[in-house]
Amino acid sequence: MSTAAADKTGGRAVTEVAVGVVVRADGSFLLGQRPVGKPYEGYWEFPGGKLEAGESVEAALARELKEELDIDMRACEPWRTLEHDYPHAYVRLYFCKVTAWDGEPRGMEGQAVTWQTLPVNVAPLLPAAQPVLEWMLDERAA
Ligand SMILES: Nc1nc2c([nH]c(=O)n2[C@@H]2O[C@H](COP(=O)(O)OP(=O)(O)OP(=O)(O)O)[C@@H](O)[C@H]2O)c(=O)[nH]1
Repeated sequence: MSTAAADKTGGRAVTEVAVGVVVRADGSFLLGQRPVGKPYEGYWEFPGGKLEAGESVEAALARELKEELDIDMRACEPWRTLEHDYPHAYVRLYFCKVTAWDGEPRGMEGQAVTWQTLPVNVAPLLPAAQPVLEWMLDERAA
């Protein structure tokens, strides 16, 4: 690891996370509420989770969407990457747009899920989910 990388992460391993921006044809997108017992419980986030050893972003996302929402991902397009320094972890988030899937999303871990449009009417969002809303606004304006 380079010195710069070590400085940025405070010497911690980088936690890699695959995150899905699940978008319907009408532009609405899915948010889920973090279950009790996880860091930032009750905060709203885009569905996803940590990569397992040797797993690709796409495979991790498909697995997480099945586990969390009981949907089968059919189309996924890498979008943006963001790093965030939380007290509990230094995370690198790989955001992907998910535009096709089979099944109707439901909270398989007891979490609430909601289809949203901009501006969202739920709060609070995870700190590193907030920029996604700005990216979507930018795209809409372009
Ligand atoms: N899924 C998701 N995680 C996010 C977002 N933004 C963000 O900072 N994260 C961070 O990414 C990490 C994802 O971890 P997680 O706890 O959801 O993953 P997981 O389901 O694999 O966890 P577990 O198996 O340990 O329970 C957390 O540190 C979380 O705070 C987001 O929009 N969606």
